[in-house]
Amino acid sequence: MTLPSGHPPVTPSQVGVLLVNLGTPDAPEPRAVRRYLKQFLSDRRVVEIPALLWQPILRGIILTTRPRKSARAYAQVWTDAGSPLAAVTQAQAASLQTMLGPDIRVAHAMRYGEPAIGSALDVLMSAGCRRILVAPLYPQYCAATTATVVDAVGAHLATLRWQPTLRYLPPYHDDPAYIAALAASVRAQLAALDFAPDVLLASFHGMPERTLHLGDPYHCHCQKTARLLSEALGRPVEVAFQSRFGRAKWLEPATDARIEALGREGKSVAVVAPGFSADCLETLEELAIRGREQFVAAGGQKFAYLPCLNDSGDGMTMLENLVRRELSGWL
Ligand SMILES: C=CC1=C(C)c2cc3[nH]c(cc4nc(cc5[nH]c(cc1n2)c(C)c5CCC(=O)O)C(CCC(=O)O)=C4C)c(C)c3C=C
Ligand SMILES: [Fe+2]
Ligand SMILES: [Fe+2]
Repeated sequence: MTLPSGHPPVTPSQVGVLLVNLGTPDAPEPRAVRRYLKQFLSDRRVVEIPALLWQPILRGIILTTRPRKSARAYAQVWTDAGSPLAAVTQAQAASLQTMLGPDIRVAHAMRYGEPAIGSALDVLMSAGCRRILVAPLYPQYCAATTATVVDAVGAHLATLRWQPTLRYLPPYHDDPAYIAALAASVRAQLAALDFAPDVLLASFHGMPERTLHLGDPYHCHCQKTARLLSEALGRPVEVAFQSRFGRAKWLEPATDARIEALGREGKSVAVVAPGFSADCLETLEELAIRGREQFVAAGGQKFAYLPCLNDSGDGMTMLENLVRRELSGWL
């Protein structure tokens, strides 16, 4: 009997891994940024204001002003390989594929923009993957990041007759492999500086404070990562939250306010961003460029931004360990 056209291959069954990050515009231009922001900021998990109220604000104000400003920021960090977040995520997937070998198929996707989660799942299934591990690359769980990946996967699965079997990589904010990779990376980068910073500032992406009171574990996950990193390094690690958006009260202290105060106090500072698995606009422009400018304008002299784990040896070994552990029983 021949299979109907469009039927996925029945053999051989392969295991797939789908790395997912937030997403980024296709170009550092207002039109592309607008398209990206429209999809991102229309997600009800990201902006938890009733759509009837929020959509007019989004379309009438935010999407008419922010894309131009954000495009200028993107242009400052854009690379020959595209947006840093896209380039790094792609490099992580390629490197993980090499580490895991041909029996496991690795793909990557972006929650907003391209490659979309649905098309990446289709690619894995066409390659024969009936079991797929979805790995949202957010160490700290947050409804606005982790949960929305699961929503998008579920929305795609809802369109399929023959669904794959799924597993999800749990949040890894306190996983010894993650803490060890972070500590090794920070230790090596501090040793390469020409100064010993008075303060090591761990800057996490902010969230509306309300989400903490509603039970989102994100704030606690960030605090625990910083405490474990501090214990591993044997030195204090200060926590701050960056990238405030909108008028609501966000988690505090704010990174920009702390950087400015430390500059005023004449302290030397190294900033690390443990919540980002890849360097992106929020780290390269907001911390490494703007953060340094704010620090110097406040009178500070010695400032360093320490890059994320990205596709470094430390970062990839961690990812391989996390993924292999979740795949046990499937191979
Ligand atoms: C790592 C965790 C992240 C959380 C939590 C998060 C929450 C969150 N973000 C916004 C608004 C924006 N974020 C933007 C960029 C951005 N955010 C994250 C990660 C988290 N966001 C990343 C990795 C990036 C970088 C993307 C890139 O292309 O490099 C932006 C877009 C840029 C800009 O215009 O400033 C917005 C807007 C909200 C509202 C929110 C939680 C409620
Ligand atoms: Fe964000
Ligand atoms: Fe930002």
